[in-house]
Amino acid sequence: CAKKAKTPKDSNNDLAACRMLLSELEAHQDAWPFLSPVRHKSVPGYRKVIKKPMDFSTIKEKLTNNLYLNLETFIIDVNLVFDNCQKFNEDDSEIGRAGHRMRRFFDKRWTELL
Ligand SMILES: Cc1ncccc1N[C@@H](C)c1ccc2c(c1)OCCO2
Repeated sequence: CAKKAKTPKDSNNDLAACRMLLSELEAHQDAWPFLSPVRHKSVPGYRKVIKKPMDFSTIKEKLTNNLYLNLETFIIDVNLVFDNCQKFNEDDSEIGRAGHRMRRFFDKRWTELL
């Protein structure tokens, strides 16, 4: 089917949706490992293993500086948070479990927007 033209209104709607989704992620009780950048000095090996670190505060900064083209590019960064978490943390660990719960929550919320 023909691609829907992106009007300024569409972009503003995407921006509002990103802001809403991010605030829900930040308010989630399992968000604690993801709220700010992982300090590689307190997490040995993190900088070597995780090539593209990402966290909710960095996403908020990028959103504020208008660095996301649309909802898709925003979702890519949110998924990067969860993919990094799965790569570095055992599934059966506090942080690993929090990551799975947050990913499930996020997938449910953004698909409800479609
Ligand atoms: C998402 C993630 N993946 C792997 C490692 C850490 C983290 N999160 C940091 C904030 C973090 C979460 C929990 C911590 C910690 C740092 O430093 C030591 C005490 O417990």
